[in-house]
Amino acid sequence: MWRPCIVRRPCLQATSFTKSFFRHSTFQPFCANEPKAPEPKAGGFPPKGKKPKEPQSQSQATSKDDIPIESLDGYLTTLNPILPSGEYDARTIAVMKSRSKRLIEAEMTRRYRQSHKLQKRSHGLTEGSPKEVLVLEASALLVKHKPISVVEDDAANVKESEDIPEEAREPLPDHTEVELEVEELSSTGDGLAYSATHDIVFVVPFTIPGDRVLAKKYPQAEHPLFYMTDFVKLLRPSPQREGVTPGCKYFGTCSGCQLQMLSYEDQLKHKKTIVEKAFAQFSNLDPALIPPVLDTIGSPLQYEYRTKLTPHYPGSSPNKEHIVWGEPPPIGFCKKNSRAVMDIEQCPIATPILNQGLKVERAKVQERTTQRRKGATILLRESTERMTTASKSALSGLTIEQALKNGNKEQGDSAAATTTEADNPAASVELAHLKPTSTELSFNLQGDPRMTYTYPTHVDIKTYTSDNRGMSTEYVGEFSFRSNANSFFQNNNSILPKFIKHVRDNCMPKDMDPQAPGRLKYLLDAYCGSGLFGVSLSPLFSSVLGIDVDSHSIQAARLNAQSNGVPNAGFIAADADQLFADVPFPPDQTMVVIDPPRKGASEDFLAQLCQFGPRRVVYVSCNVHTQARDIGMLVHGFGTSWRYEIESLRGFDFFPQTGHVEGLCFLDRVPDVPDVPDVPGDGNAANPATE
Ligand SMILES: C[S@@+](CC[C@H](N)C(=O)[O-])C[C@H]1O[C@@H](n2cnc3c(N)ncnc32)[C@H](O)[C@@H]1O
Repeated sequence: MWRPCIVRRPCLQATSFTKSFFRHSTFQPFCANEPKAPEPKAGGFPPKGKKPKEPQSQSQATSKDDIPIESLDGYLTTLNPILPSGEYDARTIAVMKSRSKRLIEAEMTRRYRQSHKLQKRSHGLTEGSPKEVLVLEASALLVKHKPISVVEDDAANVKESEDIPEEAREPLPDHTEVELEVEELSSTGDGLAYSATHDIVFVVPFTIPGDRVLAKKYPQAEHPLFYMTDFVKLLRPSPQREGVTPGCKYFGTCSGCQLQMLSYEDQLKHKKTIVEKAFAQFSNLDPALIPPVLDTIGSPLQYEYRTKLTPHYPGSSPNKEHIVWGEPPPIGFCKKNSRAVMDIEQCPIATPILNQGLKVERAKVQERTTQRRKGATILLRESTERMTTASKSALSGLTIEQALKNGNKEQGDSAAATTTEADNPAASVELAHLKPTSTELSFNLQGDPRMTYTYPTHVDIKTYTSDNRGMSTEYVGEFSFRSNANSFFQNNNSILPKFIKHVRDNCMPKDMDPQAPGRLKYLLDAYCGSGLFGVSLSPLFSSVLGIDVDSHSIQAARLNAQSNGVPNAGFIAADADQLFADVPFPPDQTMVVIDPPRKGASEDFLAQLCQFGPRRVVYVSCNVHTQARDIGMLVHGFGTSWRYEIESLRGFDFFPQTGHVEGLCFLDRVPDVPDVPDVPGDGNAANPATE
């Protein structure tokens, strides 16, 4: 039985340091969806830097959160993280962890480093950047065409290619136009063409294999393996373009999308190769340890799917290129290969309400043209209010507008024929994918747009917010999620029900009876954001503990657990590196979901994970290159107790028309015994534990 060591330690002395930290910082370590958590006001959470309330004196304290720092020691010893059922209570664990001396000190260190712009040591790991990807893929193409293809491994290939003496090649002057035959589509979404004349690879945006194109060398620091280019003209289209019309008039100039010239089926195939190449090149694993990558699962919506847009406009400095003083600025996205902003009136991958919002926000900026000095980014985030019909008969005789009016919660009309989705969590997972029977655009008196989508069983009202501190709501299956408009939430709502269902259906190890007493009971949700995984997977687990460094997201996660009726989920605002310390969940019964930002997880986090040894790991990532790097480390292990085997690997297309793909990988724990071969491996040195 686990004994909570933080309780017994003479810890958390209320030094003047910790007292002052709590009083003067926005750090919100206190946890769990405790009943008292207040619903944020319309304006959202308090702005960063705003001083939190002074702690109350002990006599005034009314809940766990109000316990003054001076009496935490005593308070912690009163907590019991074990429920009467014998299972662990994540909310109490979250309170205890949040108040542990270790976590508070770690958070103070993190903030110190952040304020002094100190980065954690990178350990020389790959960052999975587009440049690194291009180096590997360009060198593979060079190797295909050059005698050095006899060299034995990719790493050596890169080295050898980089060693080509500069004099061996006449540098091509910038802006020179060249005719090229595109051979490969890189994982960055750019075409790659090898030129024997120049003995180098050209990276040509907006092209695919089979295209013959005219491209212009882009000015850049000389690179030994490739030249970046601007696309000039299609001289002969690839057969793959046949029957495909790009959905956006800006495609070919805007930097946002790369693949609109490909059929959707071809986009999905290409994304499968991105995952394959990422694991082949970035995982440092013997190919025998990487299972065949499964087919990419597509997005129900291939346009009009993005629920967040961040167009920007430049400042009005008279010297700025493309800017005429006093004229409305271009508002949109950067041109490919350029920092110049191009004016974009409509973005076809964004949802219709965001495009309506774009019109409104553009007009606002244009009105202020003469006062404009600085450039800025505009936030556009969709928000949905869902009304479900309590029953068809209850609706009879009412128009949808009347039903909606009746169902308006703000008016507190309890005789409503409709209710919000939060009142009716059993609503169908597939609701969101039914086709609306009608769609209506309307505007309020201030000119703010709203779109009403009527379905047979419910009505979705979509609005947008451009307020960084505003809140937005999204529905994913039977759950609703509120989050700060500027905090992270997945951008493609149309694929989320399918994605979450897939994760849910594959959570349990294949050989495990989901009803057996030793089944997985506990979920650790690392990089949990506003609780997407923690909340929507909670029906499968007895207890869920989430961690995220963004305290606004954690506050939202607690409220989301509460509003979705999830009683046993606790959330901690801290660096993910603090997740495993003092967690009492039995590793044999624990699953960890990892969903880090593009840069991936820290090596420290991964080492701790292997030390802790949860039975199963699900790794989700929007950067399959850092995902491959991290999973490579989990498979190799850290020489501690456990390492991992990849059970399955595939992409989900969260980002249609672009070169990005979301990677999803399930891993199972195996004992860590030495001898997992590094690349290059002899293929025979498989780990005995896996046989
Ligand atoms: C890709 S998002 C995933 C969020 C969530 N799982 C979801 O799907 O909505 C990555 C999250 O990692 C958080 N994050 C970034 N660095 C972190 C760190 N060092 N420790 C903990 N969380 C971190 C961000 O705040 C963000 O919410």
